[in-house]
Amino acid sequence: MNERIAHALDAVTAERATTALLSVRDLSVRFRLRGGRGVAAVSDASFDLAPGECLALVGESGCGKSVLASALLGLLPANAEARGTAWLAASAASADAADAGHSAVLRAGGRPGLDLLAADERTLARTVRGRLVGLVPQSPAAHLTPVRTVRSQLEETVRELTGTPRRERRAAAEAAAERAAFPAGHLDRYPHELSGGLAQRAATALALIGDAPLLLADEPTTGLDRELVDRTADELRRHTDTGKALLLITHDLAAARRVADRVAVMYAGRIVETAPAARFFDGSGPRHPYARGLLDALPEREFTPIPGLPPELSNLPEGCAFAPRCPRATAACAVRPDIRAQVACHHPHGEPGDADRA
Ligand SMILES: Nc1ncnc2c1ncn2[C@@H]1O[C@H](COP(=O)(O)OP(=O)(O)OP(=O)(O)O)[C@@H](O)[C@H]1O
Repeated sequence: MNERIAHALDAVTAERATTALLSVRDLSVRFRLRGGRGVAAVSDASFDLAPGECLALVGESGCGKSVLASALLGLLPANAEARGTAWLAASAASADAADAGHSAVLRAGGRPGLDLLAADERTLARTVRGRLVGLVPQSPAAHLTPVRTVRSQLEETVRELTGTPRRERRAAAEAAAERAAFPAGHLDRYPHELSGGLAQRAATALALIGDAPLLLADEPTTGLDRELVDRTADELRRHTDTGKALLLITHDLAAARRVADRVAVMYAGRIVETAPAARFFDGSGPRHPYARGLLDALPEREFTPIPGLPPELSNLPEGCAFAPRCPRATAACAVRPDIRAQVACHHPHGEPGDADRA
């Protein structure tokens, strides 16, 4: 890629940051383990998310996707340390939060909002979770209250987040269930009476109630058959079409293709490429060799798995973490590549003269 194109892409990134609802910069999460060891679950992740936009965060199991989402909601366990900033813009940060004078509500260069990583627990619990940031959790069974029916949990959430009067709550809860394709006939069941797919849909219904400007959906299609995957994906897309932002964390590249405007690919705790979904899935394709490998591994494509395994996050190499599995690796890859023009690779696809350019 020539310098002019690289600069133009960097300018697009800067422009995106000024209009973003969420701007994450250099987010890193380390877990402290016994014996002084550590796990670098997320390293220097940066991305922006605009109102009405869906960013799909994809990557193999264990690469740090859920930890990143937990960091944004202040839900990390006690042995975690998070660094960086995650700025939620004022259009999302409600006037209530600002009026309450919470310590986390700041102004940066005249832009009101709050840094989710610096927010105190009170702000997160009262202002952020459910209201400003909705979460479709990865483990819905653990998220649902075991001793209450789905209906009762939906009605309670409707009351708490929307202030709907008592007589209208039943209808509002049923409408929420319908939006997430949760069957009305199962509303009076307890969580342990639900299949994994139904629990997933109940959790999605709960997450949509607050109509939060930002939704984090962590594997929202796990356990669903293809038809329901498509239905859930379409509901999430409708959510963004009303101006909401969606961070979709998924293994399911078909669901990502259906919903996402942009794709961020994570490998060993780092975002290694961010690309428009149209180019990533249907155009010239990803530029990072790992991202190419993910697509080539799909049964409907080449069905060729990426050889080898990801590195241990407790023992990351100095250089490019993908190099040991990469067909393009050279001696240069002993030095970790910076993100440049939205890809962190010394030998990305699509360079001038690249024989593999699609
Ligand atoms: N409390 C913890 N203590 C130590 N390590 C942890 C802890 N929680 C998560 N990790 C580690 O952080 C890494 C990233 O986990 P994460 O759940 O974010 O992966 P993921 O990409 O979401 O994968 P999956 O889709 O399988 O959940 C993993 O190596 C995991 O073992």
